Amino acid sequence: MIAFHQVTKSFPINGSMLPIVKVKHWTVEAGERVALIGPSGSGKSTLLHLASGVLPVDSGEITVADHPIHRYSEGQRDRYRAQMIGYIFQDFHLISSLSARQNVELVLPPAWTKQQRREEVDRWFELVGLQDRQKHLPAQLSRGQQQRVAMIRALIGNAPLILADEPTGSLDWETAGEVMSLLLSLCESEKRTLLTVTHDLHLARLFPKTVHISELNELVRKTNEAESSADSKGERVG
Ligand SMILES: Nc1ncnc2c1ncn2[C@@H]1O[C@H](COP(=O)(O)OP(=O)(O)OP(=O)(O)O)[C@@H](O)[C@H]1O
Repeated sequence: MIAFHQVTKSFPINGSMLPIVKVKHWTVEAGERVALIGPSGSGKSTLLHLASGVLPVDSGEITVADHPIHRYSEGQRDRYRAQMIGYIFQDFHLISSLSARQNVELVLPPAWTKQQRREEVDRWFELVGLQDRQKHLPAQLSRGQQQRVAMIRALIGNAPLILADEPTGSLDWETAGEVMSLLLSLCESEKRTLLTVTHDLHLARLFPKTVHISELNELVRKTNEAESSADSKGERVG
């Protein structure tokens, strides 16, 4: 589903380019549900942005399904994202003046018939247990309920790849567990590939597969090796 090959990405920081991502080879198979864990600032969100085509690579190749997105123009990456990616954010990104149902209706494929739109929206609100909350504004919903609406929005258009960046990061631990379990079971039953960034090791354990970013990103590995060697000498790096 996702294949990274010799991918690098740097950002301009204090006037020079600082390398953030250097991934030799990484694949996620279709239908896998993977938690990506690792320290703050290690490039996890950047990896998601590269996979979603929000950011272009500096060098290397990223192929998602049949899309060689490293070769795509910005416009092609926008179309790829609309067709292939459902994105879930930590802070939901719902429009506050629209009801839960209207927030979902905004993203429905234009080709769907009126009946298909009605039936699919009803089905998804039922799947996440919010059938009686469709007319509520986001502010009238709990944070866990808001994230369920955001999950519908990511999943309803049949995007095969769901990318989630700390999707439970602003929820209390009990709600976080419920929401993450729901996301996992929906992706399994709807046959989507799921890649989730999380800081929370307890939540990562819910996933069939967990990847630490140091297994992927050479730059993180070098930093960790430097830190552990410094630690063994009783020093700290950086
Ligand atoms: N657009 C950008 N311009 C400059 N630097 C950036 C940009 N995006 C990310 N960075 C830097 O790249 C590094 C990795 O950021 P990233 O958000 O990918 O890390 P992360 O592992 O997701 O961190 P966290 O867990 O704290 O969200 C950080 O040092 C960050 O400041």
